Amino acid sequence: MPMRLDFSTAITYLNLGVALGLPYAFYMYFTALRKRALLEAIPTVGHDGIFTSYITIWRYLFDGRALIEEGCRKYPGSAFKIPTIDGWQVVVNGHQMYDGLRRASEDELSTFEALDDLFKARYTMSPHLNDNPYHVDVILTSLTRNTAAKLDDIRDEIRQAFQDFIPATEDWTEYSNLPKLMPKIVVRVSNRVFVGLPLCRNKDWCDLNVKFTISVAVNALVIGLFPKFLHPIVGRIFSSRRSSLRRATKHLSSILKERMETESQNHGSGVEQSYEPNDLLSWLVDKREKIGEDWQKASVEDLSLRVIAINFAAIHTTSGFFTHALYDLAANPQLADPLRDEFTSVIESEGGWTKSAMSKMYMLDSFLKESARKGVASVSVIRIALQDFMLPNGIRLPTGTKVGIAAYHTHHSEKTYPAPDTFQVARFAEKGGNTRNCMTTLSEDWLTFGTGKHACPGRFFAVNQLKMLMGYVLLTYDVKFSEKQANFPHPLWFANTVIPNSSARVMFRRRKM
Ligand code: HEM
Repeated sequence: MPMRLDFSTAITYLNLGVALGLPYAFYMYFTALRKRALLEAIPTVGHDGIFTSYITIWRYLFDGRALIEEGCRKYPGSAFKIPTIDGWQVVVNGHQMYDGLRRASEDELSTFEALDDLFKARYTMSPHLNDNPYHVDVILTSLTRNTAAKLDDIRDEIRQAFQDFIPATEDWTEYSNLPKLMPKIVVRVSNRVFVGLPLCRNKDWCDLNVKFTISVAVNALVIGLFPKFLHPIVGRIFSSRRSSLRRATKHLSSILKERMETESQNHGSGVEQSYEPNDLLSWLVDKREKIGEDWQKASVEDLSLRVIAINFAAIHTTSGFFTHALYDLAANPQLADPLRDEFTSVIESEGGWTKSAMSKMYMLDSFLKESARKGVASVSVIRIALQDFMLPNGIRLPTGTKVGIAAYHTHHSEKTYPAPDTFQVARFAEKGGNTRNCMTTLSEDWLTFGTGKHACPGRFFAVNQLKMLMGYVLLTYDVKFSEKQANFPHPLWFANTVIPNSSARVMFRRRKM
C-alpha cells in the first residue's frame, strides 16, 4: 500500500531538513568566504561573488579555454584565478612561471595531491598507491630501457589489432567514433608489453583496462559533487575500485605468484635476473623491494593495482593522441606520401623497425608533435600547494591552492608558434640527429607531457608506439574523411581537459600503390 504522508509528519521532515540544511549552508558560505579571502591577492577572471561565481563555474565547464585566454591577455607572465566546480583554480602563464612550477619539489607543490583531487584517487584507485609509487620509476627506467627489445612484439600486435578492428578492405569503409575504437587497439598493443601474450588479447582484460579509466573519471565526478567531509563515505559507495581490482587479480594472480616465486628463489643467489618473460609484470616483481622493508609482502593485489593504474595512465592518453593524429592525416591527405617516404627510407637504412629508426623519423615526429600541440588541454602541470609557495613574481600561493599552467595558451603563442592555428607539418622537423625539438624533450613551450620531476615517465614508450601505429597506418591504408564530414573535427575542451571529437567519420581502405 502506498505510504501517505500526513501534514504534521511533512512539517516534521521540513523542520528537520531546515535544521540540518541551514547550518550546512552557513558552513559552505563561510568556507567559501574564507577560501576567497586567502586568495585575495590573486586577480579573478570572471565573477568572484559567492553566488555570482556560479556563472563563471558554468562557463568554465564549456568555455574554459576562452576564460583562460582572457586571463593570459590581462595578466601576461603572471597568475590569475578562476572559480571552478572543484574550487579555485590558479592559472599561471609565461616562462618564468613555468620555471617556478618546474623547480618546485613534491613537498612544495604536490602532483600526488593534485591527482588525488582530480581523480579522487584514494577512493577510486587506492589510498596507498602514492605512499610508494615505485611503479613510476619502473616505467621511467625498465619500460624505457626495454622498449627497444619489444618493438617486434609491438609491431606484431599493431598488425593483429588492426586486422581485427580495421581490416584493410578494397573499397572505402567508414568508421565513426574513433575515440571508442582506438583504445581497443592501443590497449592490446600496450599490454603486449605490460602483460604479454595471451592476456593482452583477452577480451575481459582489455575491456577492464579500457573501462577502468572511464569509471575512475565518472566516480571522481560523482564523489566531487559531495562536500569534502563526506568523501570517506561516498567514496566507498560510488567507487568501482574493488570490483575492478577483483577482476584484475583474477587475471593476474597465478602469473604474478609464479613470477614472485621465481624471483624470490633467484634473489640474492647471484643469478642474474634475466626478465623472462621480459614484460612489465617481471619488472614490477623484480623491483618490488623498492616498496621498502615490507617488499616481500608485496601482495598480488598491490601489484595488480599498479598494473591497472599504469593502464589508466597509458591507454586513453595514447589513443586520444593517436585519434587526433589520424584526424590530421585525414584532413591533410597530401602529407601521406612524404610521411610514408620518410618511414620507408628510414626503416630501410636502419635495418627495420628499430628504436634508432624511430628516433630518426623527424618528419613523423614533427607531424605528431604538431597534432598534439593543437589538441592540448587548456591547463596542464596541475599541482596543489602543500605549504605557502612563492611564485617567481612574488605572488604567494597559500597552502591548499590548486595551480596549473595555461597549456593551450602556451601552445598557441604567436611569438613561439607563428600562425598557431594552422597545421604546419614541418614546424618541429630538424635533420641531423638534433633532439632539441623532438616530442619527448620537455620545454617551457611544449607541455603535452608536463614538466619537472613528475613529467610523464611513459612518454618514450608512448612516442615509439605512436610512431609505429602511424607507420603501420601509412603503409597499409589510404585514409580520408567521409564526404559527410564537413568541418575539421575539433576536440571538445571540457573544463581543463581535452576530449577527442567522437562524431567524426573517417574512411579507410587498403592502400592503392
Ligand atoms: C601520448 C600519451 C601520453 C600523454 C599525452 C601523457 C601525458 C602525461 C601528463 C601530462 C602527465 C602529467 C605530467 C605533469 O604533471 O607534469 C603524465 C603523467 C604520467 N604518465 Fe603519462 N602520458 C602519456 C602516456 C603514458 C604512458 C604510455 C604511460 C605508462 C606506460 C604513462 C604513465 C604516466 C604516469 C605513471 C604519470 C604520473 C607520473 C608521476 O606522478 O610522477 N603515460 N602523463
